[in-house]
Amino acid sequence: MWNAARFAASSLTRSTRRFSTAIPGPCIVHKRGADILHDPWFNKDTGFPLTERDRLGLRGLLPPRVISFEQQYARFMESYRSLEKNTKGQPEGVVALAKWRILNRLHDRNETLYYRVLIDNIQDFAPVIYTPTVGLVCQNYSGLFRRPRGMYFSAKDKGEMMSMIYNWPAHQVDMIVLTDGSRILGLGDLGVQGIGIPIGKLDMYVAAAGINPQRILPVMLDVGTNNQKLLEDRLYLGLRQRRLEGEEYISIVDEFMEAVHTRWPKAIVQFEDFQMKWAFETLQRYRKRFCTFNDDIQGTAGVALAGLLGAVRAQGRPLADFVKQKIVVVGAGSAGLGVLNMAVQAVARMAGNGEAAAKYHFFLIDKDGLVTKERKNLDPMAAPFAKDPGAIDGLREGASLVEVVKKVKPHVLLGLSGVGGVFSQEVLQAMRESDSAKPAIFAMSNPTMNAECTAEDAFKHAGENIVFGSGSPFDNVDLGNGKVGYVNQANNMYLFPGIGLGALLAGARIISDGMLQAASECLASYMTDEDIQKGILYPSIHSIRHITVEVGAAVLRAAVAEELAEGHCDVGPKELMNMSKEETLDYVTRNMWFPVYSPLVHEK
Ligand SMILES: NC(=O)C1=CN([C@@H]2O[C@H](COP(=O)(O)OP(=O)(O)OC[C@H]3O[C@@H](n4cnc5c(N)ncnc54)[C@H](O)[C@@H]3O)[C@@H](O)[C@H]2O)C=CC1
Ligand SMILES: CC(=O)C(=O)O
Ligand SMILES: [Mg+2]
Repeated sequence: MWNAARFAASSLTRSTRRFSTAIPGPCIVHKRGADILHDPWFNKDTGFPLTERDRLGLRGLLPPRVISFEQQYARFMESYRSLEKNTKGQPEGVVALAKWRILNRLHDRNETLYYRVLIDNIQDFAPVIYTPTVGLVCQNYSGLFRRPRGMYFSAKDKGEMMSMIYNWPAHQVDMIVLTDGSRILGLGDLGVQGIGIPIGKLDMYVAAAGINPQRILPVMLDVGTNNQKLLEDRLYLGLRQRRLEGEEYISIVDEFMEAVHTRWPKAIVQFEDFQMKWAFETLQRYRKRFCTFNDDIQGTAGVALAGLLGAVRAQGRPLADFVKQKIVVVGAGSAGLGVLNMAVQAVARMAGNGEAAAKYHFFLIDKDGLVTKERKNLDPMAAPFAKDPGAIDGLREGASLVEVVKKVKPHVLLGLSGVGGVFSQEVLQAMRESDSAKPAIFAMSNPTMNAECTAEDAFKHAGENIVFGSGSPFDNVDLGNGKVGYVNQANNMYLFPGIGLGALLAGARIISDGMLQAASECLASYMTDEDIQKGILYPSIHSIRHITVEVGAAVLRAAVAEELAEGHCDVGPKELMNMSKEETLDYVTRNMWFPVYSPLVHEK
């Protein structure tokens, strides 16, 4: 459980770290002069002290006055706030992109300042650099493109990747987020434009997990696109060909994985926003060979399971009652099936019975309605959750969502369909008849317009006693008379940074189910009963760095327990094994990067 006193004393608290006067260790640079000013990793803009300007050949390349980090920070925030003021009343998309642009310009220029404002203002800025705005950015990527970020490996690079990987300027890479752009949030196939997602996810890695931004790498595998509009767009920046399939496709991913792990054997690869068939296929193919995980399948599952357990607690029932919860999952894709698989494992663990029995209370719905054994071309991944038709309340193959909700009266309705508004008024009203005194509704699809329902509609139609979560942020709902309908952001951002951080600091060989379970359990036990009673299932995004330390430590300890930890830098597996829980938390905290200007030392 989160220990506020310990964290207050740690070196990461805002009060101690914010504009601390302690002198940070030096940073070696291999360039001088204007090259440094044009490198966002090292650039300090007007913040270079005069002695450093002399040492690095910067004298005369900057206006004479030295501006402190605090002043630069305040000036940026002032510009941001005046942009907010000046764009009031303009269309939402215009404002969102204007905010993204101002942050992106800073990102391109000065990463230290960028990550500091991001960390300190995460609640305001996460919706800009992550969901929902990142979706809009991907949709408009060709027009917004100014400077490259990350690496692009295309179908035309076959046979070249092993040498291409050495074009990346950093000597060490710890964390890679990889996409092929085939299912970007709920927006479908966006081809090369999907690069915005790895960039946004890695920004969260830096902000939440303190991964050093010089050691992250966003990657786009461009194997073509089946998005006709993009293929016809003359400004489209990706390959203008249809997606590779079958052997041709997998050979590209294989080559990339070999290349990456040849140069950086310990790099962790997070697969993100792959269409379902390749999401599952690549996970099975690589998870025993490399340190890798699929965020949409596994990260989402862990966050959802923590939310489902929270929903049981919110009803004032013991956790063991999870096995009796009736859960309707809408969306039988990588995310929905990932959630069901993890929930079944949890039920089987709790009830001590086989997985088959555990599935009894779970209902799966896809675009063709209730999935039963009568389904033609039943997807093998969905097959374990297919119901016997008619066995439950006479529900037939393909029964509609509203029919299922009316008949089943579920405790939980969880959407991962990518379809905005699919939790219609009728569906939400049917949730009033739920067998739970505090039914839970999770509209987890992203971005906002793809959410299965809005927070306001959920409280309005399903009743004020519900517990609500959404993938993209919504404001809390004013229920009148001083009552608040709390909105939880049920998003994998609460886990993927800690999974990556824990695996990295353990030097884990692979990312096991046990490590993922530890992450989910850590999140599930983070909230106090008092918060849970109010319907608050996840920590505020303000505390994302705190929860990530806890999750990272839990993942690390699970890796150690399973003998998967090979150590990190000069900390060997034996030392990791001998660390107490507190020492592990301290080790994780100490290894998180925090943005401060370090003295730059030039070395040829
Ligand atoms: N909140 C979070 O942390 C996460 C949210 N997501 C969101 O989940 C959504 C789905 O992602 P994936 O599973 O990867 O996509 P997917 O494309 O693999 O699966 C979508 C599923 O929804 C079903 N579906 C489509 N229309 C439907 C309808 N009208 N009614 C019921 N089901 C319908 C499809 O048949 C398919 O089974 C996306 O919007 C994504 O943004 C995904 C991962 C994490
Ligand atoms: C959050 C996320 O990973 C998704 O919507 O795909
Ligand atoms: Mg995703």
